[in-house]
Amino acid sequence: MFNRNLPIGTRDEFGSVAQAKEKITNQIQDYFRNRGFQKLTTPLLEYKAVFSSMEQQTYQPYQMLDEHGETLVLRPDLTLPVARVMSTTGIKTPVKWYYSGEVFRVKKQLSGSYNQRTQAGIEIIGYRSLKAEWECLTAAIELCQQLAVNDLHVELGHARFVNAVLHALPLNTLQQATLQQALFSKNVTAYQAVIAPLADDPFYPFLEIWPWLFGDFDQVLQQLKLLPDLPELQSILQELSATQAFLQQQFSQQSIELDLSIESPQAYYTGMIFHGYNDSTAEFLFSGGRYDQLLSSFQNTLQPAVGLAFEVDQLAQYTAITDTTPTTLIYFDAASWGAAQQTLQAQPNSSLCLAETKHEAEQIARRTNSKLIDVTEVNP
Ligand SMILES: N[C@@H](Cc1c[nH]c[nH+]1)C(=O)O
Repeated sequence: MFNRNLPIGTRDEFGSVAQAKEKITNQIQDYFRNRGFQKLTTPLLEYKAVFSSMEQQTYQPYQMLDEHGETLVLRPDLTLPVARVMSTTGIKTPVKWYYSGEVFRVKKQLSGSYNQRTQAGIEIIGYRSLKAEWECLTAAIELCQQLAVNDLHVELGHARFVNAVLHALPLNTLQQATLQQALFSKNVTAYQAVIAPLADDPFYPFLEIWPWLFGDFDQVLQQLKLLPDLPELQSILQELSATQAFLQQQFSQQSIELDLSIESPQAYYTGMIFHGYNDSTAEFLFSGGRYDQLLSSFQNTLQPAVGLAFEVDQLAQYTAITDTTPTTLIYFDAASWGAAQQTLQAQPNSSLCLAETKHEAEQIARRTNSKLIDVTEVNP
């Protein structure tokens, strides 16, 4: 029998939700166009190989076969298709793209989140400087302000931090993996069991507090004084501190946090990572980071790149939409078409009633609680 249910994890959108999402997507895209970014559109379907640098532990892509038996996926990410575009076209860098679209991530059942989500984002390709991260963060904060997200927390992190510490410890690969797993899952018992034999290591005072190393930027930075002096760690901390100083100067009211104990949201990040959240949404409002190696996996040249994506579904919760459901219906006939058009322009929340007879129009007006204007009487 014909199945009228929606596939798991999908939904129909109409009314204020659909309007809020349209408004936000337009606002984000207008903002970036005005900042000199260029629009890029990529297809919903891609070859599966495009996404091979994404770890898919928490979700799977929707898959299908094309007519030659090649595996296609509904794109689970919008950054990797941009990398593919850069490698298959001769587009010169630096370049700044903006885009919006749907991404599809099949979540574990009962996770409560949707498998189809709308993102609007940017990719800045060809700039090595921290200024690229700063442009992303400036845009993210300014747009959240415009969208009236007033309790925004911006959290910074670094994709190389965890590995830099793990490699400095006298542990074999398996022990490193166990420690990382315990840290990311905040499994304190397992974590303490792995660090116990390291009590004499110079990293031990730091290891004791590592799982709790997140929160207010300055407080976390203070605790990082426990770290032994390693050039790789120092350069990571310098980047983060310079970014915090920049943000404080530009947005003195903005709360900035630091988290050096979380898993990178995307496996392809190689540098600073950042996201925004607030206390009332379970998911990030935006998320991004630097991914300098990604383009080299598609082509033979290394390209520095930074980007971020806004989660339009999450932001939609903040957007107040004035109801535009028509409250006035305009009844007309062939001779009064012009008058009907004029009334439509002049009356807010109005719509043409396409009923054949006046009687039918009156019935529709009653059913939809609308006022009926009859322009055949104005222009008989
Ligand atoms: N594609 C990333 C966000 C991003 C855009 N550019 C860089 N990162 C995500 O969905 O999490």
